[in-house]
Amino acid sequence: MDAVVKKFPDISDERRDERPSRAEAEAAVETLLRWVGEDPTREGLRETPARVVKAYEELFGGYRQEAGDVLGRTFEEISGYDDMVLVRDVDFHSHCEHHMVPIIGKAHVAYVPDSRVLGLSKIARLVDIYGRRLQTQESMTAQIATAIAGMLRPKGIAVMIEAEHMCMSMRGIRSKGSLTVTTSFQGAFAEDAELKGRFFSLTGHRV
Ligand SMILES: Nc1nc2c(ncn2[C@@H]2O[C@H](COP(=O)(O)OP(=O)(O)OP(=O)(O)O)[C@@H](O)[C@H]2O)c(=O)[nH]1
Ligand SMILES: [Zn+2]
Repeated sequence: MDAVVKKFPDISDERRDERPSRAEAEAAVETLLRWVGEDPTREGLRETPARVVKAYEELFGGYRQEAGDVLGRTFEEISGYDDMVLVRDVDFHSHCEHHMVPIIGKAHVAYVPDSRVLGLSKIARLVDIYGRRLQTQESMTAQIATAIAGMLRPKGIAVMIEAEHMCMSMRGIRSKGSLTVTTSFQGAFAEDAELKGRFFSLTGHRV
């Protein structure tokens, strides 16, 4: 597998060949500026297409990373610890795939180790990778759970995302402040109601 293929794991070969140039991306931003009624030649906007493309590189940088890039190392020395490991309140920003408008929220990620654990920061890195792609909240929740399952084979995984979708607050229904909650429970968390209940209470929710 060559380096380019690895950097864009979710894009088919055909689509990757069609990836537009930076100049084409900047021209597309200029078109949008004209479409909203702006004059892209005025001083304040002259550099905007280049800035937007640069910002998109950062905001959508998750397409150039894979879960394996960050979850690579696991640790086995846990002195027999066998309860849940929970990293909660991981702030993230993403963009909805329907409107390309921000999703802002928190992820709570827990697992019960079998023999190995992850470095704690790697969970936040995983949330960041999937956040920096176009998403639905459901897909992002499932992708985090699947990546941890594949890397760690733990006894159980719980992922909860609570997020505000700006496409619901800034436009459309304009329902400001509503939170969408999605969950994925696997293994011990799906089978053991007491464990699931502790996940809810540790993340500040009533069962
Ligand atoms: N299930 C799901 N829906 C989402 C997510 N993000 C945005 N949406 C919804 O995607 C839907 C797209 O609906 P459409 O009717 O095709 O688009 P629209 O006319 O812009 O819809 P409105 O937002 O109702 O104005 C909307 O109901 C959004 O609220 C998400 O992460 N998951
Ligand atoms: Zn949307």
